[in-house]
Amino acid sequence: MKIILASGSPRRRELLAEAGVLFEVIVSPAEEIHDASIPLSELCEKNAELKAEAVAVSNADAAVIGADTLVWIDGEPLGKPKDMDDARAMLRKLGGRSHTVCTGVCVIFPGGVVRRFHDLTAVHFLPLDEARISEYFEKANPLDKAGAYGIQESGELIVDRIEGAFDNVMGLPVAKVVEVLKAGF
Ligand SMILES: Cc1cn([C@H]2C[C@H](O)[C@@H](COP(=O)(O)OP(=O)(O)OP(=O)(O)O)O2)c(=O)[nH]c1=O
Repeated sequence: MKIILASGSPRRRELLAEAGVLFEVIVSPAEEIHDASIPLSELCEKNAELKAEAVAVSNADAAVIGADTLVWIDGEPLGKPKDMDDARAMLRKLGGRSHTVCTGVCVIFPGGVVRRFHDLTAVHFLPLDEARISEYFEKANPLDKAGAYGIQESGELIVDRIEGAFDNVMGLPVAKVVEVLKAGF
């Protein structure tokens, strides 16, 4: 079965390739929704489905994978920062506290069967002063990442501990993705 990852995220590509899956990449043109009135897990799964659908429509012979990662704090989703000021504001908000990272995944199989799921990870941040935030931004690029951080890029500067899966924070809960692909439809 042909597999397409409908994502421009280099982290997702890396995680899926490391799991031994052979796939093509087609970046999805879908627009994400960031609506705080929709429950977090529903929102992530819905965005994942929009991304997968936009690619599946012209690739009916493939299993198409879409994913969406959101950082959730104070009852609101944080997507990617608009600019460095926004990135700094996000890390000020996350510092010294805990938040939830949700990655929603949608696989659309040939024939149109849709499988959706999500995984949640609790991330506990260290207290962050302005100097620490600046130090972090020297080591990692926050602009293409939800919540303005990458746990895989010098994460030890900002993260105290996590409860749940590391790869889910990076953008793809790979074990479950592989399980769903193997089950097929
Ligand atoms: C929280 C966190 C997010 N991220 C990344 C994963 C995702 O690439 C990004 C969240 O944005 P997404 O909108 O989920 O994904 P994307 O726009 O990068 O790619 P696409 O929509 O084409 O699939 O943030 C990390 O790399 N590390 C982290 O610790």
